[in-house]
Amino acid sequence: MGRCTVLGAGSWGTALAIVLADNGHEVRLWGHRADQIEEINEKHTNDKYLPGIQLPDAICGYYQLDKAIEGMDIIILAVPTGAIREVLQKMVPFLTKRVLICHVSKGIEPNTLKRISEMIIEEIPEQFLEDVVVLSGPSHAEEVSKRLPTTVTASSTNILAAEKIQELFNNQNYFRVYTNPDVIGVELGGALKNIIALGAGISDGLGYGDNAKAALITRGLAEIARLGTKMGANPLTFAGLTGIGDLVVTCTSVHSRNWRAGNLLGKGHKLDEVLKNMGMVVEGVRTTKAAYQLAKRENIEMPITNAIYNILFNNFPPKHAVEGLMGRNKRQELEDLYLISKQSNG
Ligand SMILES: NC(=O)C1=CN([C@@H]2O[C@H](COP(=O)(O)OP(=O)(O)OC[C@H]3O[C@@H](n4cnc5c(N)ncnc54)[C@H](OP(=O)(O)O)[C@@H]3O)[C@@H](O)[C@H]2O)C=CC1
Ligand SMILES: O=C(CO)COP(=O)(O)O
Repeated sequence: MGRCTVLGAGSWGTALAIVLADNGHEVRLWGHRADQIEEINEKHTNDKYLPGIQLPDAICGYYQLDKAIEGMDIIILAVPTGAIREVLQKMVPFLTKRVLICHVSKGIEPNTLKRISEMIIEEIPEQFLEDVVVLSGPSHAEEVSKRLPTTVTASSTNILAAEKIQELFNNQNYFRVYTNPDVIGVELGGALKNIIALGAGISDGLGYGDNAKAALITRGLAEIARLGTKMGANPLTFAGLTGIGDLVVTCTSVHSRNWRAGNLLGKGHKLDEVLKNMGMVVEGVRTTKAAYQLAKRENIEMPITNAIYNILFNNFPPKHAVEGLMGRNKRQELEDLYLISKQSNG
């Protein structure tokens, strides 16, 4: 039995705590709002984030961070990307031994352009960090909390650490965990798909059809793989669960907050208003900024990301952005694949 603390009592942290409790582990769930933790401990619900779901009694809610991590071996970091550094910095003074940190968030930090595993390595002193693992894949919290079949991938530069997290979370009834040693590819696939999901939502909001969505998913994957490969990812990772798998689920599911936000933007709502009403994190907005900066730094063409950036931050009407994409210079479809195979062959 593992002893683990989930930091972040939102939709995903709570859904993962359910998996861990179902697997018989000791699970502490930390949240920064006392009223929510009281609800988790007394009613065994988390109604704002997972309405209608009864939590296993074994999940213990904690409001104080020091108590939540005291004596624990594994920490699951499940706060939005924008809160990662703050939570890590708050946690450091309370660490007394080495911990394995598994993060489950999907984003890239604007300006520093760091992936989450890089932020963890920067913030946690070496003597307290056993290893870093990322758990990612096509996995809406709403479905996992109902114990519907789901597959994800655990990735670490240390395969033994990835296997430890695989063992911790794998549940033969509904939660199947693979491993993959390509941390860069797994983290980038999970983060960048949110930009394309915003685009898919915008497309649906504009009243475009399935052809447009298929185009966004396919050409979106091409630009994700182009950037990812340049940054050192294994191109094959983008054909897996954390690439095309997560892209499909996020672009086509009504559960996706990124798709829903995009849908409202496509219908003419303003970004501020959309984010205010969502009540949950829409990671794709910050990640669009980061990816736009990364594409410039790496000198990689990312036309869909550019179009979404212009809609979000330069007030481009969505229809004009689509016209811009359709009117680009004519191309050979498989140019990316040639480039990727050239790069991977050195
Ligand atoms: N939901 C999903 O299906 C999945 C989500 N993810 C990823 O997981 C990460 C978390 O997302 P998710 O749980 O969905 O987000 P939610 O918006 O559902 O919940 C976010 C949680 O983090 C808390 N939080 C925000 N800022 C802080 C802070 N500074 N300190 C402490 N707690 C904070 C929020 O608290 P408060 O209630 O006070 O706002 C809330 O409990 C994201 O990166 C997302 O992409 C990955 C796979 C699936
Ligand atoms: O990452 C997710 C599913 O795999 C959740 O996507 P959203 O953040 O768009 O809801």
